[in-house]
Amino acid sequence: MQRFEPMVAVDVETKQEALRLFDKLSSDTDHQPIVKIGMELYYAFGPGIVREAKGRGLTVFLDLKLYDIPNTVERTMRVLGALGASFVTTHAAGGTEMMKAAKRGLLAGAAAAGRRQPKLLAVTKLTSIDEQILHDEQKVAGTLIEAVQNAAHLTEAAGLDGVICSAQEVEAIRQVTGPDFLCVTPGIRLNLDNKDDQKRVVTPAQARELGSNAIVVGRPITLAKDPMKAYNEIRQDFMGEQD
Ligand SMILES: O=C(O)c1cc(=O)[nH]c(=O)n1[C@@H]1O[C@H](COP(=O)(O)O)[C@@H](O)[C@H]1O
Repeated sequence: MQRFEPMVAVDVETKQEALRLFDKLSSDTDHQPIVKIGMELYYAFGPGIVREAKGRGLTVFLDLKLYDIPNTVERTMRVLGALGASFVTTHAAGGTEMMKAAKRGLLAGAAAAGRRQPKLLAVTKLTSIDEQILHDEQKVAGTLIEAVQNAAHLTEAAGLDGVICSAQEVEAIRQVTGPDFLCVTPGIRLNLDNKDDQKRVVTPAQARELGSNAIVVGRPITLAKDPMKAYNEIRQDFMGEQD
């Protein structure tokens, strides 16, 4: 099974903070750290922030979670495909037609810019959602696991590379998807008592045991007194015997 380096969600306010983290992570020359650039950084600093990360040799996960009508998503993905990110996101809730359009746009944009084909991942159910929200607010009848499983099945059928889910659902997803389908899992905490706004959380070691291909970790690293120490501890816990 393919296991990626931990994906560090660089959810910070200033460019200076982002660049400081990029510098620290890119100093780890033994591994290939992955930085996740999300809406906060991208909306503030635009494509230049992707170039800053790539210029330091970092692998970029561009997490903008596109969710709109197929035509809009396809055209926007074409723009994003040119940026050279290795992973890009959309929402499975947009439906298979939208996901197929997303993939078409992304691959066309990457090809036109002479970039390698990025992997496209779809969010199943945000890890800040639990069964109560699913039933009481979203009026979804089945279990959360069933909703995530269905989203993963549709994502694979649309030709995407994988999903974003909680590691808690990976085993169920593996029952309905092929062996190469990726499960990328945020909601990671070393201390499960400190969930912040997350609902479905596991430790890095649990994510490994449950079969995650990659973990996404933000605040446990960005808010740590020593972010590199936290990164290395989480990395060791997730990569386990692979190191
Ligand atoms: O797409 C994502 O990366 C994502 C999906 C999801 O369901 N839950 C989720 O937390 N994320 C992202 O993962 C990161 C988690 O951050 P922390 O909770 O600080 O570790 C954030 O950047 C979220 O945007």
